[in-house]
Amino acid sequence: SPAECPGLMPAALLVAAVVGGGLLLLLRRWFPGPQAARRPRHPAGAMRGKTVIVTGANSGIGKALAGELLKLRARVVMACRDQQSAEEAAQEIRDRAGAEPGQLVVKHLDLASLTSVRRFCEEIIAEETKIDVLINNAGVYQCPYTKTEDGFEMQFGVNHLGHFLLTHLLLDLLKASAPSRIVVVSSKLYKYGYIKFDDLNSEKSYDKAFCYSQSKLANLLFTLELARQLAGTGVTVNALTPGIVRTRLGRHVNIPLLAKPLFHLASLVFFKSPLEGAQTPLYLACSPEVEGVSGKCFANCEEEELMRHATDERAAERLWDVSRRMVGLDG
Ligand SMILES: NC(=O)c1ccc[n+]([C@@H]2O[C@H](COP(=O)([O-])OP(=O)(O)OC[C@H]3O[C@@H](n4cnc5c(N)ncnc54)[C@H](O)[C@@H]3O)[C@@H](O)[C@H]2O)c1
Repeated sequence: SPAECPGLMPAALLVAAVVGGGLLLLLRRWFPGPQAARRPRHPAGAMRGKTVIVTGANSGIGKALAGELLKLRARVVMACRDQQSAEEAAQEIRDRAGAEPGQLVVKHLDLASLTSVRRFCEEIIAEETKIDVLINNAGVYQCPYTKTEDGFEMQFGVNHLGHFLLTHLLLDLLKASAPSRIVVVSSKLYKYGYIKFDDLNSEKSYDKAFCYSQSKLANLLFTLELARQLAGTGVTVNALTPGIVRTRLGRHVNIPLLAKPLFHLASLVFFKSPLEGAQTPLYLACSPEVEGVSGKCFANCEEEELMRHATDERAAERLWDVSRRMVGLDG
């Protein structure tokens, strides 16, 4: 009994965890599920001579993406809020990918501050001669109610408005660098959102899940309207939904302590790895298959059909006008 042999319980738990983990990993091999995503090969050096900006590149999908772009020999600008974590991530990526000096640079960008977005863009315009690809990847998910420096609800402010201003301010350089691409990381959770035009900052009521969905729908409507405005400029813009990816994005979600190990194990089997999650944005950034394609959404490196409310041109235009006013582009 456990009383007679106190080491028995922990040992039994350890054995159960190892056996359980092994079984789950085997399951993943037999039923690859979301990991079976299409993963096109990109020729070595495919991005040589190209400059790519990735927001939120210090963790998760963005970090994996920066690593892949570096391996393809792109010059990568990691646009990150947390300078120290970004420097550490950059070192790790350089060590793995074997970067040449200056091939990977870290720049401070806090999308929750319009001042920071403006400063970042000024630096980029002053220092970079061109931008071949801008990847709007950074995001927050279901955080408690907080506001950005400029008083916007955090998820709408970071996921949509911060990237809205960023893209605007870099647009002239992107146009001058044409053919160039803008890639927008959205989420399938857009399905549960709509644009609450009468309370965009959720001051009347806050539902964190709804606000994430609203912000990811805003990413899609932004892509739609921007593609319309960019027609004929040589700059394309496409969105993507990466699927469920094992990253730190869900850190604000409360999982009961006892369920955590189980959740972690299940995530190893059923979620994509960050590298797998990075395949569609990488495809949109690099592949000749999507040359000239604009205003579309992709999942698993294939075009994805969107629900009607994400292709509503009138809503996209209205959101565009409101966003311009909110970020101070209309004076
Ligand atoms: N992980 C998933 O299952 C999943 C599913 C659908 C969509 N997405 C989207 O993928 C993108 C990347 O997320 P992830 O899963 O890699 O999560 P992550 O938390 O690892 O990465 C998010 C990144 O955004 C950065 N960020 C957050 N707030 C910022 C701010 N104010 N300024 C600058 N950077 C900021 C973080 O520092 C981090 O680097 C997000 O847009 C997310 O909405 C993820």
